Amino acid sequence: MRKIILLGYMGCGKSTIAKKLSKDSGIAFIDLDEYIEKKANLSINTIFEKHGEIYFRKLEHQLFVELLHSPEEIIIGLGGGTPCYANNHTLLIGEGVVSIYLKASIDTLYDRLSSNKSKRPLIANKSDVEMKEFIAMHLFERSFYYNQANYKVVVDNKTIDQVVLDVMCVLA
Ligand SMILES: Nc1ncnc2c1ncn2[C@@H]1O[C@H](COP(=O)(O)OP(=O)(O)OP(=O)(O)O)[C@@H](O)[C@H]1O
Ligand SMILES: O=C(O)C1=C[C@@H](O)[C@@H](O)[C@H](O)C1
Ligand SMILES: [Mg+2]
Repeated sequence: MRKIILLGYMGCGKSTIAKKLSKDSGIAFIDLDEYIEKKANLSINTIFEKHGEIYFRKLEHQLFVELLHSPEEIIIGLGGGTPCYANNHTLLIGEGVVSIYLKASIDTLYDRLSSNKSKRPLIANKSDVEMKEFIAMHLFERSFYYNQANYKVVVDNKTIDQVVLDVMCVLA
C-alpha cells in the first residue's frame, strides 16, 4: 500500500503537517523520530549522546526501510536528516511512494527553531548567531537530497491548514 512521505529540514513542519493530514484524511501517521525513540526506548538526544550519530543514522535507515515495507497505507514523517544518509534519498522515489518536500526558507526555520532547540541535538548548543549560519550552510548542503522528492510544497507564510491543503492537492 501507498506510503506518503513528508520530508524537509528540522522545523519545516513535518510532524505538525503530518498529524493534521492524518486527521483529515484518515490515513495513519508514523513519525520516524518517535518510531526510533520507541524502538530504542531512548530519546533521540540520548541516542546521540550514548551511541553517537553514526549509530543513529544506521538505526534510522533500518527503521525507515521497515516502515516502507509495512503492508498498510501510512504517512511517514521523516527526521530532518533522513534523506541525506545511507542512500535514503533513493527510497523517496519509486512505486508505491509519494514523497513531498516541505520547503521552508532560512528565516522561517530560524524563527521556528530558535525557541525550540533543546530536543534537537544538532542545534541544541548553538547561540542564535551560530544557529542562523548553521541553518544556512546545512540547508544548502542538504538541498540536493531534499530535492529528490516527487513534489515540493513551500511552507513560508502559510498556516498549518493551508499547507495541509497544498499537500492534499498534490495527493489528489
Ligand atoms: N505552517 C505553520 N505555521 C506556523 N507554525 C508552524 C507551521 N508548521 C509548523 N509550525 C511550528 O513549527 C515548529 C516546528 O514544527 P515541527 O516540529 O512539526 O517540525 P519538524 O519538521 O517535524 O521538525 P523536526 O525535524 O525537528 O522533527 C512547531 O512549533 C510547529 O508548531
Ligand atoms: O536534521 C537532522 O539531522 C535531525 C533531525 C531530527 O528530526 C532528528 O532526526 C535528529 O535530531 C536529527
Ligand atoms: Mg518532527
